[in-house]
Amino acid sequence: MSDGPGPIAGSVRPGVAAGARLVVVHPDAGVLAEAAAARLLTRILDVQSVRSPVHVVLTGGTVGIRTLARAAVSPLVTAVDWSGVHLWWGDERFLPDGDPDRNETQAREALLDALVAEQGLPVENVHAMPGPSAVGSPEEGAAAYAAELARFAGDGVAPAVPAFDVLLLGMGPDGHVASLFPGHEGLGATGATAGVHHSPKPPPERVSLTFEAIRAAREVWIVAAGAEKAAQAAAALGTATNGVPGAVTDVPAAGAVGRSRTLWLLDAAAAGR
Ligand SMILES: O=C(O)[C@H](O)[C@@H](O)[C@H](O)[C@H](O)COP(=O)(O)O
Repeated sequence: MSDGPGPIAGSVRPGVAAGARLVVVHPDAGVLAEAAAARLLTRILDVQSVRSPVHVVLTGGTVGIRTLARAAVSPLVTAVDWSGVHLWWGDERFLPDGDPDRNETQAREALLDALVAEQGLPVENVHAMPGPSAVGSPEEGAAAYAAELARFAGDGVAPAVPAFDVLLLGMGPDGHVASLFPGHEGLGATGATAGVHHSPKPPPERVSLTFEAIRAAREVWIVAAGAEKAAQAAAALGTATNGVPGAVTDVPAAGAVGRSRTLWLLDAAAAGR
């Protein structure tokens, strides 16, 4: 009998911080990506019925990109008014423009190029994190992105970021989200963005939103698939952080909570089933 974490029940439980938390478990990674894509498009439609613009933060990683690819082929994609949507990133690998390993490159290929070409997404609404083609260091990239975020922030908001309607995050097997890794100095970064070095997940240099910026989101959605995520998903869901950054040193994903709601979208393997 394994003494590992027990299976995660898909249930609505009180949030550990500001908002409610919901765990939804799907049979496999393919269904998870399909469901996350439909949920994302539907959420954008719902938000557009009450306000504009809509701000969505994208993530890298296999599940994150697969979700975008499924959105690209969904009939719902034509229902969204993309002229009122702004797309951001939670983190970016500090690589030259067009590098196939950039989260931006993969997102453009999966969905964004089609949205610009066919669905009226303005090119200026795609806010990529700068890399070495534009700045000299991850810190410069972080500062430039913080300035871009501030352009869309409400007055007096700290950190100066838009009220993200949906902030998507993948989760690594070590519990990292964005480029915020266990025991890493980026965990305690303040402000909106941080330059990251010595990332345990290659490439070593990155730009990332901070937990302060992540927690400014109305909804945070963590999408994770695979048995290698089960231990950290269970640890994160069992960790009450109440928004205390230090509490997430070992399990960064525990600190990724939204102001209104935190969604954990898992496949059965990541839920320990
Ligand atoms: O730049 C990155 O690599 C991602 O932003 C990273 O945070 C990713 O989302 C997780 O590592 C999960 O990746 P997988 O879904 O591929 O496991």
